[in-house]
Amino acid sequence: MNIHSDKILILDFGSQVTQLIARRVRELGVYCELHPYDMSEDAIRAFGAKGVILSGGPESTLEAGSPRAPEIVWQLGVPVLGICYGMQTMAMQLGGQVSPGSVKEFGYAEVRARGHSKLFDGIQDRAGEAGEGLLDVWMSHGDYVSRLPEGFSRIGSTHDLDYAAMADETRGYYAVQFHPEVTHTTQGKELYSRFVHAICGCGSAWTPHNIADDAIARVRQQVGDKKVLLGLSGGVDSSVVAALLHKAIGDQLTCVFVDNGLLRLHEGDAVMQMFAQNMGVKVIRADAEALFLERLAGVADPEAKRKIIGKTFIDVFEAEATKLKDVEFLAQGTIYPDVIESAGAKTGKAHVIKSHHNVGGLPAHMRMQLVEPLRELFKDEVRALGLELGLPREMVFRHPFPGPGLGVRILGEVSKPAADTLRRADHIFIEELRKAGWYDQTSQAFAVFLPVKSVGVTGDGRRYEPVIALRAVQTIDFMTAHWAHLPYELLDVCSRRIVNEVPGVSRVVYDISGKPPATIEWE
Ligand SMILES: Nc1ncnc2c1ncn2[C@@H]1O[C@H](COP(=O)(O)OP(=O)(O)OP(=O)(O)O)[C@@H](O)[C@H]1O
Ligand SMILES: O=c1[nH]c(=O)c2[nH+]cn([C@@H]3O[C@H](COP(=O)(O)O)[C@@H](O)[C@H]3O)c2[nH]1
Ligand SMILES: NC(=O)CC[C@H](N)C(=O)O
Ligand SMILES: [Mg+2]
Repeated sequence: MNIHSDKILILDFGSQVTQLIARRVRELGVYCELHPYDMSEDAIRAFGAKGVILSGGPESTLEAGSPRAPEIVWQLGVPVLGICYGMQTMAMQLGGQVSPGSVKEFGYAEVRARGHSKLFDGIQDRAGEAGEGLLDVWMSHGDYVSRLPEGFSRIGSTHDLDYAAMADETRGYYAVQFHPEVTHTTQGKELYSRFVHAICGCGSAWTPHNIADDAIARVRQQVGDKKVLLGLSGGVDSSVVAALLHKAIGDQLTCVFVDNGLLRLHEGDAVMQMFAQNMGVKVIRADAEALFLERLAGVADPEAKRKIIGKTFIDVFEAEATKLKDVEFLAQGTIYPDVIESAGAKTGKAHVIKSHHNVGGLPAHMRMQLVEPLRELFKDEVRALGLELGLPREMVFRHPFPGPGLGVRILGEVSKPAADTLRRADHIFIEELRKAGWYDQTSQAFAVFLPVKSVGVTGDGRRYEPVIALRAVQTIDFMTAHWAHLPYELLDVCSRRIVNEVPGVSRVVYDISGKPPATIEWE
């Protein structure tokens, strides 16, 4: 089975929600890739899409020099779906007209299906007076299509908009002014299904089972009988890579787990038990606590700490790699958002808020070839693959844990006593979250060690000791986040347990900052 034979190309005009288009299409069992709208004609031809989707975007087609779909898109002979800006540029390029709206339209709208179209066939939220389909959708636009191109007819309208959707069924061109990729458009997924399955004729081969089979086959082909090294953190991505490679190449895989002294309580033992003992994976535990703490001693600046930790990871990793003979491949847990974001980062002028360390960045001078079996997958697909490969649920659905670990959760200077205190407080917080059923309702939760002392009183004695902050956030993509509205009772239990059970903590506070303006980690 070739899971890549039926695939959709998404050309990105810069909408905030373009990634969601890809997620929806993948959820329907169809492989797709996201590329910038100015992808070269040769690359578009070579891609071999069964259909093309043009995303929304922030610009106006009425501005000189605004983006257009490459002409080749209209010559491929495959269906095309335009979303918002994608609809507007489709109209412009094929001979219709776009006009500036007098008001911008954001949020809910009701679309009335007009005539019959393959796109809306069989989908509606309810029926209108004449039995026509009505759809609840989400809009976000200023411009609108004011004249249809030759060959098109209108297939949907709203109270304010004559052409909320248009189609040229003969050529297989469809377009909607609203955003079917957001969940507020309740029939959005069905609408994408109409496009990718009914109109483009794609099958549904992109499933966790087939993804696993395919990834295993590809790894075997790439690696042959050579040896592979993997940095295993116990986090979701590297754990799924470990399970996959173990299945694909068994003994040819060696993992290096670096205990940098900045891990969660019992993390090292848990990783060894899970992978080395239960699964029979070869794991080397590199005990580097002393080295990390020594290099971090006296350093308080967050960026300086991140750089030291990143560099030390590389040193430890390289030392382990040279001990193993003839390793030719280095495996990494690079996932699809990393690929998309680093492509964006190359062209963008974004500020560096913090240098996200990635042991991933290390191999340039190690002369090893990369094995990146998760490169095409979104996080939810990585998790589904992990379950498919037999990893336990609690491992697959754990909160992410940053490479620098407690190093960026102990504010200022890092020390072993601070790390020990923080580990214990963090453990209590996570344990209580799980007990209360809140772990799965938060995306990331942890404790932070604040090196400010405050006065407390216990058993009639005075305490003058550091503060622990608790942080729990809810987010989809970790780019923005809300603080979690944890129940007071839960916070109360955590606070009391931490002050009572962890020596050296005078009080506990809860972080109620969103991202932005704060970031998720404190450093
Ligand atoms: N303690 C560690 N020992 C060995 N490798 C590590 C360690 N910490 C991080 N790495 C490497 O750095 C990579 C990036 O870390 P990152 O935290 O982004 O991913 P992850 O730990 O696999 O997953 P998650 O995002 O769920 O934490 C990991 O995939 C792993 O290869
Ligand atoms: O592997 C990592 N190496 C890092 O250096 C790093 N810094 C932050 N994070 C994680 O990234 C997400 C967003 O965090 P921030 O809002 O703090 O930037 C959150 O999930 C953070 O835990 C890191 N992960
Ligand atoms: N969301 C969009 O794609 C918006 C398209 C265009 N920028 C407009 O305002 O009409
Ligand atoms: Mg991690």
